Amino acid sequence: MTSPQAANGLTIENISAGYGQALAIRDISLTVAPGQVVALLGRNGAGKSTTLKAVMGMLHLRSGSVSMDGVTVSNRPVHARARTGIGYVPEDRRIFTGLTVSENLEAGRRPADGTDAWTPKKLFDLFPNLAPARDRHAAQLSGGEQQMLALARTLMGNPRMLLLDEPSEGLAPVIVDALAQVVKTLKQEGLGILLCEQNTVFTAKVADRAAIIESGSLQYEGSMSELALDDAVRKRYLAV
Ligand SMILES: Nc1ncnc2c1ncn2[C@@H]1O[C@H](COP(=O)(O)OP(=O)(O)OP(=O)(O)O)[C@@H](O)[C@H]1O
Repeated sequence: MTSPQAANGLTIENISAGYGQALAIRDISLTVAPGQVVALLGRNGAGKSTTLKAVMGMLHLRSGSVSMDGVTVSNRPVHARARTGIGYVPEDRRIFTGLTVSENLEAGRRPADGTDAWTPKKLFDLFPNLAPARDRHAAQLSGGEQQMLALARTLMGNPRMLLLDEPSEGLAPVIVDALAQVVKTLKQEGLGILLCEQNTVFTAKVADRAAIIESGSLQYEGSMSELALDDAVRKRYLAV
């Protein structure tokens, strides 16, 4: 399955990657435009996290290419991909638990290309729960606050494209709703987002398009409204 080349945003073309000798994803092609949220859906072990790691450069590509705003990044290390505007929030969040909320934000700071850079003040407006916790150690935060902090820290790098790996996992429904509001705000500000998820309620609220991966291969691509109407596809690949 191929997608048209997007001049702006993220273009993933026919990528394959894996662990040891084994391939975990094969021939994946996807595009994410600025201001668009694309949900990458699929069951446990389908290859969602592997796709994000391969895009970010944490796994070597066996074939295919990745480009951001028309610049090929597949031959660049992780930090250089971040410099092209790709931000990654891994499933395990990787916040610095021994640092305070404010220190975590500072650790994520990277200069913006334009003038509209994220600051801790702007982030505390977007994530109101983090403001009163700014001097607390990240280890003392709830799971939901830690997820918000992981996202806020990545935003301090002023990305134009976000890779989010199961951000709603393990969070209470009220926190998932708050997260959906944040994602909608980011989308309105023009960020593109590639969102790996198993939570179809959350993705239905925020995503424009859906791609479904199974056993390492893309099996479906369409708008969220098309997917909502396609009972057969949802039953077959998503068990909902
Ligand atoms: N570090 C690793 N070493 C070897 N195999 C791995 C490793 N990480 C993942 N895999 C395998 O690669 C395949 C894809 O896993 P991946 O984590 O990308 O799936 P996923 O769709 O993100 O699922 P989950 O929701 O469970 O994270 C699975 O078969 C998994 O067992």
